[in-house]
Amino acid sequence: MSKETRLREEIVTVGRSLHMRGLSPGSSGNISARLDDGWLLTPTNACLGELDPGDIAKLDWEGNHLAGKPASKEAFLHHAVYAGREDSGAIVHLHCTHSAAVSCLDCLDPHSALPPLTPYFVMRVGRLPLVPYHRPGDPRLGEAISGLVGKHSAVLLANHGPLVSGKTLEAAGYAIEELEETAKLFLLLRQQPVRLLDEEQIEELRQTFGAQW
Ligand SMILES: O=C(CO)COP(=O)(O)O
Ligand SMILES: [Zn+2]
Repeated sequence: MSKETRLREEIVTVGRSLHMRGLSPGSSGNISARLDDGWLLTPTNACLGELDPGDIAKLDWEGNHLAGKPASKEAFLHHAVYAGREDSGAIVHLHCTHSAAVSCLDCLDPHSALPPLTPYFVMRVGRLPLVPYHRPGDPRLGEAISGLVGKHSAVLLANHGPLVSGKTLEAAGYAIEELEETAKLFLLLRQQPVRLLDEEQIEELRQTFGAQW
């Protein structure tokens, strides 16, 4: 099986799994994966739970559409991440409830929207910058994140949702789920005094797991 065929099927499988578990409501969210001769991106206005492998758009690095249905309106956003992170093999963007809720809060640190609550958040997601609000599909969103993606594998789009890259689609999927769970914990704990991981504990995660914090 070719790499492209395998990745088309993997995007369908991951999309269905995310949708079935309530992480991609309606036709929100999009998934992409890097190929040797371009990249794959889910079609615009598609439900991630009902993708067809042959419908997934194939694009080149100049933005030309090579195959499949018309690509997601967030193509430039995914493109900015691939351009800024050579090691990224796949990207997942969702409107998952708790992360989207956090993205609407007025009190966030724009350099670190969620605190270091758990080791897996620090290891899989790392420090999470908040990207100022732009409407979905606004090309300025690509410009807004291009300065961040070199240092961060995940960003939170204000009043919108998270965008996470990984070396593989599996890694990007695990990371965005970890982010969503951390957002849920953050909201659950908002009225409680919280003990965060301290600098020594974070340093141990850097040394042991290469955590980007
Ligand atoms: O999440 C989305 C917009 O931010 C969905 O848009 P698309 O349907 O064009 O992928
Ligand atoms: Zn979106």
